[in-house]
This record gives sequence, C-alpha cells and structure tokens, in this order.
Amino acid sequence: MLELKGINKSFAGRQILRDLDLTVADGKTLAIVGPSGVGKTTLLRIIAGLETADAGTISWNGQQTTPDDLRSKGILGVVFQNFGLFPQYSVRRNITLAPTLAGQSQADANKRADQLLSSLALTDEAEAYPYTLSGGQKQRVAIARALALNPQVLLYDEPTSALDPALRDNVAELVNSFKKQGMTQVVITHDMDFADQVADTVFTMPTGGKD
Ligand SMILES: Nc1ncnc2c1ncn2[C@@H]1O[C@H](COP(=O)(O)OP(=O)(O)OP(=O)(O)O)[C@@H](O)[C@H]1O
Repeated sequence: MLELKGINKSFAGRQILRDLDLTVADGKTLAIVGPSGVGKTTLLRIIAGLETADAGTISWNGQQTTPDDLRSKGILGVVFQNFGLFPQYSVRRNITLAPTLAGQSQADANKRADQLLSSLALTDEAEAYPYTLSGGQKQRVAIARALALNPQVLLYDEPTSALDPALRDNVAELVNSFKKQGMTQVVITHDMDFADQVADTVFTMPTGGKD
C-alpha cells in the first residue's frame, strides 16, 4: 500500500498542496481528478520524485520511503503525459534502456521488451523510431516502458489528453486489463468519463491549497 501523509508544496510562496493525505490501495485503480491548476501534476511529480515536497511523508507497505527509492527499486513506473520517449532510440531500446541501466543483461531486457510489445500489439514497431508512431502507439510504448521494470504501482499523468477521443477506450481497456493482473494504478486525469471507466476510487483534489 502506498500512503502519502501531510504533503505540502508551494511555488514562489503560493501554496499548491496543503496537508494532503492520500492512500492507494493494492490492486485498485485510483483516479485523481480536479480542475486545471489545482496541483494534480505537481502531486504526480512529487510521487515520482521529480519534485520535492516541502513537508510530508511517503510510505510503502507501512515503511517510510522516498520517491527515489520507489523508482530505483522498480516499485513505481510512470507513464508521462507527453509519453517522454527518447527520440534517438528505437521502440525496443526505449523499453530496454532502464532495465539494462539497472543491471539486466541486454538479452533478458530484449526478451521482456518483446513480450510487452506483443501484449500491447506493437511487435511490428519494435525497430521503429518514436516519430514514426501514431499517438496511440506512442502511448502504448510509454506504458510498455513503464512496465519493463515490473512495477507494483503504475502512475499515469493525463493518459488520454494527447489522444484522439476514440483511443480513450483503448487506454481504459488496458488499464482495466492491468488491474485484472493485480496492478495498483494511479491515474491523473481531468476526464471524468475516463475516470468512471477505470477507477475504483476517485480522489478529487482539494482546491483549498491555493491562497
Ligand atoms: N515549477 C513550477 N514553478 C512555479 N509554479 C509551478 C510549477 N509547477 C507548477 N506550478 C504551478 O502550480 C499550480 C499547479 O500546477 P499543476 O500543473 O500541478 O496543476 P494541474 O492540476 O496538473 O493542472 P492541469 O490539469 O492544467 O495540468 C499551477 O498554478 C502552476 O502554475
């Protein structure tokens, strides 16, 4: 179980998050919703270790931890809003880069990447470069990359915002299929229909943080 307690964050003296508590139950999908500017991405960046909270704690299975630890141990995988793919690398290399940097052999990383590519209907794109892919394909590569380290929690930032509306249902199907496999997922979204399709629990960001 991932737990955040008393998270505070200000930018230039303006408080965005105030004493925010959040619990992500194992095997469930939590949607974090709220209007633009309320601090959803800031919260995700704090969980992912890309931003530092001014105060508050993060625990994993009851033990206090740090976002860096969660990511370096491969507990947490993040799917970024604009996919964050490395343009200079093939799809397969995008997926194997983190595992090989973490010490896996290239052969093992390739094997896992090929399994993921197959399960996400991307086998034919393995050698392609990101710029040649459609939005939906880029999204699935970003998901494959986040899954490559076998995370226990998958975090998505606005997974439908860069997609054609018709592709939203595909992403919802994927999220729901990962749930069936036992994955814990956190989805940041302003798309309430998408939240309804995937979420066990919807957490509405409090707007009280802003001065
Ligand atoms: N690095 C930063 N420096 C200064 N202000 C920032 C920084 N990052 C975010 N903010 C401010 O914090 C507030 C919350 O931003 P955030 O991106 O977290 O909101 P959001 O809820 O994700 O919005 P959206 O749905 O539009 O993406 C905004 O007012 C934003 O301008």
